[in-house]
Amino acid sequence: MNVDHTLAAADSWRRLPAAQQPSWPDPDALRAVTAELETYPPLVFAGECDELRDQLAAVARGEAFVLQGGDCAETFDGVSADQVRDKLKTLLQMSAVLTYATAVPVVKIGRIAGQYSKPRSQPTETRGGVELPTYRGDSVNGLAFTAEARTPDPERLKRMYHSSSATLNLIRAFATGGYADLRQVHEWNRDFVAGSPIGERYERLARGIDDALSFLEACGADPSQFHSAGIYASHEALLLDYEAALTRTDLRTGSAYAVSGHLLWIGERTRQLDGAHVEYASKVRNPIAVKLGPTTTPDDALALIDRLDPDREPGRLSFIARMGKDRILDVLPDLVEKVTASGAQVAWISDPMHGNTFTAPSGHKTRHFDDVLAEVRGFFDVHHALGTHPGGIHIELTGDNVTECVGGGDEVLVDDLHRRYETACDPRLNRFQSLDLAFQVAELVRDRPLVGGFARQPVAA
Ligand SMILES: O=C[C@H](O)[C@H](O)COP(=O)(O)O
Ligand SMILES: C=C(OP(=O)(O)O)C(=O)O
Repeated sequence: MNVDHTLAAADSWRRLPAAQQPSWPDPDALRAVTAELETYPPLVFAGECDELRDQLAAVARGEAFVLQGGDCAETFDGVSADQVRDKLKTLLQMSAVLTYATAVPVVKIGRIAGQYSKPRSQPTETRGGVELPTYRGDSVNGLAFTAEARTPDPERLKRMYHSSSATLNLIRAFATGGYADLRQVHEWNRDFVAGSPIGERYERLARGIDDALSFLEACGADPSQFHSAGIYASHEALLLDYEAALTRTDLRTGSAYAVSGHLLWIGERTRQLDGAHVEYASKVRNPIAVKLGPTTTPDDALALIDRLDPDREPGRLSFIARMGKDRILDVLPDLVEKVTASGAQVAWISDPMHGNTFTAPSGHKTRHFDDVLAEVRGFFDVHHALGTHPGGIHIELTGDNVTECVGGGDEVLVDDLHRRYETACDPRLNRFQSLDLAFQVAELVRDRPLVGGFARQPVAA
């Protein structure tokens, strides 16, 4: 089927209902901002998006694994070299462990350089009898609970662009400037294993990576091959006025691409088949992901494939399952089975964060590390039972030692939550919990080798 991927066609979403859009108080001000954004240079290039689509095609075929992670909500204040570096460091460390364990390439995708907009359950928030618009991300309004901060301001869309641009600049520099060197990354993991209360458990895996690196060097492998890393940027394509202003024609092909990020995803709250988000995503050539919550039916999934991947092009569409640890075993098997039977080759990714949130007695919104792990385990179990590929994990994380999620090897207790609860929206795994998760996923893979990976001897003692 031929989809019209021209820039003119990419505007068709405007005729449809768009969920979760801010009530901008001044439509003229919004139009002035989007007109200005239309003149800005692209943040990413179409060729890079194609490259990611090819890598995701390998995931869909069972030959690669995705690690997608980053903040729930990036903030403008969080655009600093230290914060971006520490997030990348965490992703790179997790990726080294996962590459070794899965024995397939790990496609590294940040929730980064554009993750500034949040869908919310409620349009307003009430505190002490005062009702104000809910915080919808730094791209829309401020977190402070004042009428001024909470009023949507389209000027923020320009700050979103510039913050994304500065972040991408740092990512490109860190990824290619030696910071991502595999030896270096492995040294950090060694420090983690040595300094972690449960490090012993991972000692054997770390030694295995040491041996593999020494073996490669002894064989004369070119060390420069391991000196840099490809890192892609992704975010939820929520604010369609922003996305539309950053949609451009690729001169090579004449097709429209979102140039705000390499991969865009559609959230659980905006994946309506007759809604504007699916329509917009159907018209751009970027790789697209859709979050699938516990109410998703196989018919929903098949209809999304028809809308977003009518040509059944591996790498074009990824499904990010976020069912919750109690629902994953009930809901996911039927979806995977029917999608597989349809002949579509999507990449399946597990988001074990969004279905496992609860409010602690202190009032903090949190998640338990064990619940996160339980959902990932369920995801692997389902794919193992069906002989399909568990294609990756999607994690809300930060490189800082925050106390937002409870549990983990270096246990964060409910009573610790107040110490460093810094997220602007949902709770993130801290650096330690993120690395712990990567090692635990490595152990899951040991027990359930990937279809396309090499059989490997046990990685944990
Ligand atoms: O990150 C996801 C959503 O934006 C978030 O879970 C919404 O949270 P809320 O239910 O507090 O609005
Ligand atoms: C809002 C998000 O997720 P979901 O759509 O799955 O709720 C998110 O990932 O930020």
